[in-house]
Amino acid sequence: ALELQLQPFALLLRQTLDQLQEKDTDSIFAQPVSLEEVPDYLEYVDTPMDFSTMHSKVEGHEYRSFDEFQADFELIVNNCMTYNEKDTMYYKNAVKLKEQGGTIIRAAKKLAERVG
Ligand SMILES: CCOC(=O)c1ccc2c(c1)NC(=O)[C@@H](C)N2
Repeated sequence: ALELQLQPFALLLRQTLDQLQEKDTDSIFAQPVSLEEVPDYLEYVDTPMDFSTMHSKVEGHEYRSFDEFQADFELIVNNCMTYNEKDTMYYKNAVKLKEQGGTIIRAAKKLAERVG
């Protein structure tokens, strides 16, 4: 049935998200960037994204495909590399997450193709 079909997909996304978030050792991607702390953030970033928002979207079955899930992960990394200067800890962490996350995403995408 459709709901049984959907559960494995949600489970796969949840597990993938946990693996990605494990790489964010300073937890700088865990929550939305604070617009109080960073008042000009939306002048540079159109679509903020963070891991807590992605968790909500997984639980709300808002990802209709693996590509949509991957697009939000790439938003997290690319927003960070857009807003922060290269010589910041934030930017350096994003470069590392992009590399480590790419490996995780590639493996999960292959699994998703089997479930889907
Ligand atoms: C309490 C102060 O927090 C921040 O200024 C801050 C906290 C977290 C951040 C961030 C800024 N900027 C970013 O681009 C993303 C990656 N994370």
